[in-house]
Amino acid sequence: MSSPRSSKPKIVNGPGDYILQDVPHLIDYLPDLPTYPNPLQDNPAYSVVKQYFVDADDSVPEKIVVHKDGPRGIHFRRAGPRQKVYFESDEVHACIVTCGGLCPGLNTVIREIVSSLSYMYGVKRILGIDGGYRGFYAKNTIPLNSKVVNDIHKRGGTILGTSRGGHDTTKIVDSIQDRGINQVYIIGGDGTQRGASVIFEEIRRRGLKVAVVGIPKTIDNDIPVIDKSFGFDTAVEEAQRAINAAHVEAESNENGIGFVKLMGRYSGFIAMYATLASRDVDCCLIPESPFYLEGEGGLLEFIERRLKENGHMVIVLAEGAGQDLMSKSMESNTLKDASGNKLLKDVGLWLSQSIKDYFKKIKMVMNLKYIDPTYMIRAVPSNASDNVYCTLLAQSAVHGAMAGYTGYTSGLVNGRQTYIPYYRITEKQNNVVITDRMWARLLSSTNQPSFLGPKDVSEEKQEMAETPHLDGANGDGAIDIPPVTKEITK
Ligand SMILES: Nc1ncnc2c1ncn2[C@@H]1O[C@H](COP(=O)(O)OP(=O)(O)OP(=O)(O)O)[C@@H](O)[C@H]1O
Ligand SMILES: O=P(O)(O)OC[C@H]1O[C@](O)(CO)[C@@H](O)[C@@H]1O
Ligand SMILES: [Mg+2]
Repeated sequence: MSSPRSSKPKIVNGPGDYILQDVPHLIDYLPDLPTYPNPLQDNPAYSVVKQYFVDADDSVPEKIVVHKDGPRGIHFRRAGPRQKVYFESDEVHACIVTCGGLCPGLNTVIREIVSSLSYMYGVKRILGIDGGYRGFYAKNTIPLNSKVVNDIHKRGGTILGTSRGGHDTTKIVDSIQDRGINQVYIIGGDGTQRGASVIFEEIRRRGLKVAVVGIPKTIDNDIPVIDKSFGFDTAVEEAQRAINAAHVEAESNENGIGFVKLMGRYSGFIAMYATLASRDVDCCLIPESPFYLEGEGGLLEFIERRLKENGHMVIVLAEGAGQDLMSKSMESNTLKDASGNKLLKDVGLWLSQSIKDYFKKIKMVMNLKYIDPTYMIRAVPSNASDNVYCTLLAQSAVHGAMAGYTGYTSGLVNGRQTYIPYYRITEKQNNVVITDRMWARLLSSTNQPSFLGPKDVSEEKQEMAETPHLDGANGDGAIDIPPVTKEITK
């Protein structure tokens, strides 16, 4: 039976101001679905594990630091296997799609979804969708099994291919329906998760028994709620190689500047963590922290001072930093990629030139080496810790779909696997909060100026609270659907 309504947030309230931001379930719109015992109960690996099945009332708090008398606050449903499942193994026809930019670990997630479905739940029919969302309707599918995916985690990229743009909801859901697919695993960033949310709504509207599951992927770490995205650690590690090279070059030349540009459109997490990890960086510039070039307290004066003190320096710049400065001196850019994301101009080249011009003007010798490793840090295979992370994410995603949950993103919150409703993932972007402790730690580690006056700080605090930065085709992210609430008394 199809439901005419779009889904509303499912909120459960409990004692002590407990709030569960729950995820949808197939029985919300297909109440008569049969259940089956979880086949894991007969699996020798799991039957010995005490309390292997997750209790239906288990949840994970969003904020781990709480005040003694404060409210219990928002929680998410704990991920993991359930006693009962809503799919028989033979009935499952799953598909996996990867969308957006590359990220280390994509192949590991694909591999582990296939392995979890096959080894834990005995699923035999799994399809890869070729080349992102448009692959649902414009390309042939790729059959997947444990053999096909056996060693793909050792390779960077995605064996399924990826793309931007091409999200046609009707064609995608028609393709899912026509092929008889009933579990859809969608791996991608903020734009992809918005696309997944729309697919879920259309599937629900048509009343289909199809679980739609998102797995968050973003090298920029710009997805909110989750602790961090898979591949992020690998990218930070890979960035060290560029920073090391920049440091060697800088040290070996008279007044050497090693200048590294890293990814990060609106979120400077890679630059921030790569700087904190390296210890060789003198200045880190990110989109969230405004800076200026000329005059007292400006970047150029700081560079001159540091060179006079140390004879060399390393600068790390996130690609989205200083875009406002650059656009003042250049024609403004309105170009967008196929997904509607603004295409940025190369701030690294522009800033390098500005630094060179300044030192020419003050007649001081300086040697600047510009290193742009952008794609190199995301095209590598994931490291050991990301591989473990990808495995847990994939297993959690599969357990949730088998248990009938749908319309959720599988994610790590405070070190625990959870199911997060789409609206929380897509409502805003995760940014470095420059009024937070982590940025202060960075400033004290590099000993760079903040380039901010008290007025900028208070404006920044205000802006962080009010305006999330959003990307993508329909990125308004606002939620105006009133929540469905129910009370629990326990
Ligand atoms: N608001 C939206 N509604 C439906 N589909 C969307 C929306 N935003 C983006 N998409 C689709 O999601 C896919 C990926 O989006 P995008 O290129 O923005 O990458 P992403 O998932 O944000 O990953 P990243 O930015 O980390 O590389 C594209 O196919 C795009 O068409
Ligand atoms: O050139 P592409 O593939 O569009 O990707 C570039 C963008 O992708 C990201 O890595 C996000 O995935 C951004 O940091 C970067 O601007
Ligand atoms: Mg994105």
